[in-house]
Amino acid sequence: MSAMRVDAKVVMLGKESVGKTSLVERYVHHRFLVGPYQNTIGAAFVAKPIQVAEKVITLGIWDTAGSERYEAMSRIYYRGARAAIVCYDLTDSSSFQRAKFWVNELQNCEEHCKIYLCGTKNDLIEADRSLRQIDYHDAQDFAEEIGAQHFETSSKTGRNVATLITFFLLFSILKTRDCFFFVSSEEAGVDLGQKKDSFFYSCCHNN
Ligand SMILES: Nc1nc2c(ncn2[C@@H]2O[C@H](COP(=O)(O)OP(=O)(O)OP(=O)(O)O)[C@@H](O)[C@H]2O)c(=O)[nH]1
Repeated sequence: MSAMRVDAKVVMLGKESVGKTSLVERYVHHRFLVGPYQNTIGAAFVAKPIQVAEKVITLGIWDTAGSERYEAMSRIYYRGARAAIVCYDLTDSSSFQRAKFWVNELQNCEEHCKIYLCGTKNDLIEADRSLRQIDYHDAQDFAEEIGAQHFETSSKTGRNVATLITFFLLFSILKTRDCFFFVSSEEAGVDLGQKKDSFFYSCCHNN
């Protein structure tokens, strides 16, 4: 059996239950699993091939376990990662502290790894604004301080998941405008419409 070629390693990090596995499920399989929460044990791997113009780029995504019990193991998975999606739950302030812990780790141990800060479960905030525990601007300020991109996503509705993760991830990996031509707005759950050019501009100036 031949080994699979992975063009870029991506690692998911964050406190347990912030929604890392759900983000991967939404992004890779376009679904949101309901039912009892099952924590990840160790880590899970999924390969995501993406057609970009003439090329196929394969992202190898490592979904790590958020429980502190697996902290040492998670370090193995971010080694050599091109990008890290550091997640926090918008309704859980302690998860933001944990995200800061992972950012610090990455900055000290994996300085070339591009960091994406992701506030999850945006649908809960949309339904009830009083649930928000991390102010958007505080998270944005932190992201700017560490030179990271920042998103608020919902794996339940799909909001921002495919478009932003794919655009930013691939743009930072490929550094090409080609990545704009493969994500349909339907898949993305959001229509960038007229915003595409300003979005591209912000990509250019943040990578
Ligand atoms: N409403 C809502 N719930 C979500 C969302 N994402 C995840 N959840 C729920 O949050 C719980 C934890 O989600 P997971 O994706 O398993 O979290 P995880 O970060 O992978 O957890 P660990 O494996 O323990 O590290 C599950 O009950 C999910 O259904 C979201 O976008 N919206």
